Order: sequence, then structure tokens, then C-alpha cells
Amino acid sequence: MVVSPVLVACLGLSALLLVGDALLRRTVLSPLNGIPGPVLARFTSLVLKWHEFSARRTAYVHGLHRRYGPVVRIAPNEVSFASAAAVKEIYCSGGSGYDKTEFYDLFKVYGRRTMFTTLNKEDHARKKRILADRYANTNVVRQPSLDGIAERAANFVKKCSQSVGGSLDLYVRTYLHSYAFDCVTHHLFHPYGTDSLQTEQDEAIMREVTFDDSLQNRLVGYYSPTLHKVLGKLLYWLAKPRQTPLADNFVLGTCSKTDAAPFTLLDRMQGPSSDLDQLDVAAECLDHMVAGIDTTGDALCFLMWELSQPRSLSHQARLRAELLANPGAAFDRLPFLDAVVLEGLRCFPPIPMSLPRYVPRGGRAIGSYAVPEGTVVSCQAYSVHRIDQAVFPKPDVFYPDRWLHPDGDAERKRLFFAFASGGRGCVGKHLALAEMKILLRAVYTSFTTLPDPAMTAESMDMSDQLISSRPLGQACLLAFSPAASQPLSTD
Ligand code: HEM
Repeated sequence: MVVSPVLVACLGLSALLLVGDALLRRTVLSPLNGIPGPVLARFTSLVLKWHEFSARRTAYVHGLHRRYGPVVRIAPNEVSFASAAAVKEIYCSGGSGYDKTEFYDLFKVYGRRTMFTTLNKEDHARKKRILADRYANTNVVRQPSLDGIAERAANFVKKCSQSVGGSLDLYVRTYLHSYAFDCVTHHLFHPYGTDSLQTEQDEAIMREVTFDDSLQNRLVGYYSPTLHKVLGKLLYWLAKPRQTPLADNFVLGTCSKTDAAPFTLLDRMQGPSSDLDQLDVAAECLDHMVAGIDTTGDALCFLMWELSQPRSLSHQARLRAELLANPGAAFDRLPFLDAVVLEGLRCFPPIPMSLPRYVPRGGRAIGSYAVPEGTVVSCQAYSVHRIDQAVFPKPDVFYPDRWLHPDGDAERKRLFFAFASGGRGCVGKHLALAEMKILLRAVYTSFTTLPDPAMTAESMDMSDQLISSRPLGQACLLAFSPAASQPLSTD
């Protein structure tokens, strides 16, 4: 058959017009064009993805905010915001804000959607009604719950005592992750919580869920399932996916117990108000267990590192003075301790990166921009905590006192995004704060800390993981010395 050249030309022209039309709509005619940002971001998301694959997305997006301001178009269909108004609209409007994107599919457990991975607000609200009660502050501060945390803080302090004269690696030996793991399993499963600070068997479970080098592997799977299939073996060797047989065994086994303490999540999920089947219960527990380890562990790690720096020894001394002067006070009635923890989470949010959401049907106004439905919008804590220098002057300086001034308190709280905001913000927030304060009190009442000379500032730079960050050098060596019962001199 002879194909007419005219027909070929017509087909070619039509294809060109179609592609051109799509390109025009996406670029020149896109309603997002009024939003500042690099020109390349109008045409392609490749630059953003490159930074994501290099574990530097948070720093890249922050650099764009510094250059373009609190609203930046970071890809053809993606906009990053860093303002209180945007946090309120994206994460709090209608209670729990906009729906999550499919990015959260990466975190499904046993093929099930947990509270964290549920995308739409109706399903999420149903799950939250069952679970939230156990994370309310009134439940966290019950004596059996606090006793378990205090016992684990005492175990951590034993490690500090044993290290005197040398250094303790808070990261590689993951003592802080062990502490967070033992605390969260206490809250989920008591009396079946772990003791990874003292037993190797439990430490092995913690190690399985805390070390994950599969960022690139999982990102390829997310962005291109076909490429992921083609590159399967190569990717496996370059960035091994995490396997967690010990953790699965522990969680599935523990979830079959029926006599967990009344303050635990397991008790709640097995109670009459729950309609979750056994696999849902296990998936939820594994999810919360993992959510509570790296976050709280790394928040403490970065904060103790900062408190140990010569520039921050005056804060360390002041913290110790407050602790020594108030030995009988409740952990949540110590204003300077509270300020230190808030400032640590502001400077080093363990989840510093964008939390992506879809603009709902009909589009929305975010700040002064009309954003069409389906656009991916997000805020990232690292930038929200730094961009508005009227609220956070000298944002890169660790300065706990900023939280003690009554002036500007409401504005600071509106911009505090370490636990996100609204109905989908961190359900474990009160537990995490209790763990952090109880541990810091136990440590800094008895010890002074200094950085080990082998450490460098660069090794403590934040390195992005899929949804948290860790120290770039994956080590945090601190020297612990017994504190005199007198406050530390900072001369
Ligand atoms: C300092 C420690 C912690 C920080 C900074 C933190 C931060 C966050 C953030 C930013 C989110 C929102 C994530 C998103 O929207 O993608 C979140 C959600 C969540 N966190 Fe935490 N978290 C911490 C500790 C914990 C602990 C100890 C637990 C549990 C025991 C926990 C359980 C959860 C769960 C289940 C969600 C999902 C909530 C929902 O979708 O309704 N977190 N956390």
C-alpha cells in the first residue's frame, strides 16, 4: 500500500499541534505562571527530582524560598509555600486540610492503608476516632505511661555513665533510637514493650527498622514503576529495599496478645470501639512504632549535639540550673526545658521536608494566589521555621529564649510546623514531647556534654531520607562528664 505524503504530513502536523497545545497549556498558559520560581520549573520537574534523588530536596526548596520568597513554583504542577496563611489553608481548612497525594502509598504496611497513609479525609477521620484517644496528653501523662518512659531514660543514663572518659555515639550505636523505640513500644504494647537499650535481641529489631538506605530505590518505584521493573536487580544492589522480618514477627506476635495495659494503643484497637481486623491492627502498630523511632531519636540527637557546641554551652548551663533548682517539678512545668525543646525542633525538625497535598476540586486561594484543582501544594518545616524573620529573627541561630518572650508568642506558634498542623498533624506529639523532656532532664541533671573532637560540623548536616532526615555522617559522638551539683561555668 502506498501511503500518501499528504496524509503523513497531516498526521505529523496534528501530532505536533496536540503536543504543542499540551505544552502551551502546561507552560505559557498555565494559571501557575504568576507564581515566582525558576523558569525551568515551568517546563520540567527533573531538577526537583534530581535533588530529591540526591537526598537534598529540602535544602534545594529552601534555597528557592530564600531566593523567590514564601511562594515558589518548584515544578510544572507543584508549588511550595512557607507562610502561616498557607499552613492554615493547606493543612487545617475543613479540619484536616487537603487530601494527601499518592506519595503516601510508599508507606503502606502489609498492603494496608494506615491512618498515616489514608489519602482522603473521611477515611482518615474514621480511623482517627478510634486511635487518637490513646495519644491525648491526658493519657500520655498517666503514671504507668510516664513510669515506663522514666525507666527507659534511666537505662539511657546508664549508657552515659559507662561512657565517661570516652565518647558515646548517639547515632551509630543508635542509643537514642533505642530509647525512642523502647518508649514507643511501651506506649503501644505494655507489658510487651521492648528493652533494646539492654538486650541485643530487641536492639536487632530496632536496627532493622531504623537503618534504611533505599531512598533512590523507592523513589524510582514511585515515579516509574516500569523503570523500577527494568532496573530491578541493579537498584536492589545500589539501594537495597528494607526487609524487616524481626520487626514483623515482633509486631504480629505482640498484636495477638489480648491483655495489654489500658493506656496502650493495642488495648484501644482491640476494644469495642474498634472495627479493625487483626492485620489492620498490626499494620497500624508497626506504622506508629516506626513513626516514633527516627523522629524522636533524631530530634534528641540534633538537639544534644547543638547543646554541646561551645556557642550553646550557656544554654546547657542554664538548662542544668533550672533542672537542679526544681528537682520535684513535673517535666512539663519547666519553662526553659520547654523552650530548649521547641527551639531544637524549630532548628532541626526531624521531618523537615514538604508534606504534599492536592488542591481540592474547584481550586483554592492560597495566600494571594488562585491555585487550580489537582495542583500539588506543600509546606516544609525547615523553611516555615526560617523564612519569616519578623517572627524568627536570626533564624539559623539556636536561641531558646525566643520562646520565652510573651510578645509574638501566637505568631511563633502559628509558624511552628515540626509536628505539621491540623487534623493530620502528628498524633504522637504529646508522647514525643514527654520522651524528649524526660530524657533531657535525666541527662542534663547529671552530665555535661561536649562534642568529640573527631566530629565535624558537616557530618551533622541534615541528609534527607524519604520522610525524615538524619545526620549526613551517620554518627554523633558526644563526651559525657559527670556534672558538678553546681551549674556549669561557661567561661
Ligand atoms: C519529635 C518527634 C516527632 C515528630 C517531629 C513528628 C512529626 C510528624 C509530622 C510532621 C507528621 C505529619 C506527616 C505528614 O503529614 O506527612 C506526623 C504524623 C504522624 N506521626 Fe509523628 N512525629 C514525631 C513522633 C511521633 C511519635 C512518637 C509517634 C507515635 C507513637 C508518631 C506517630 C505519627 C502518626 C501515626 C502520624 C500520622 C498522623 C495522621 O495522619 O493522622 N509521631 N508526625
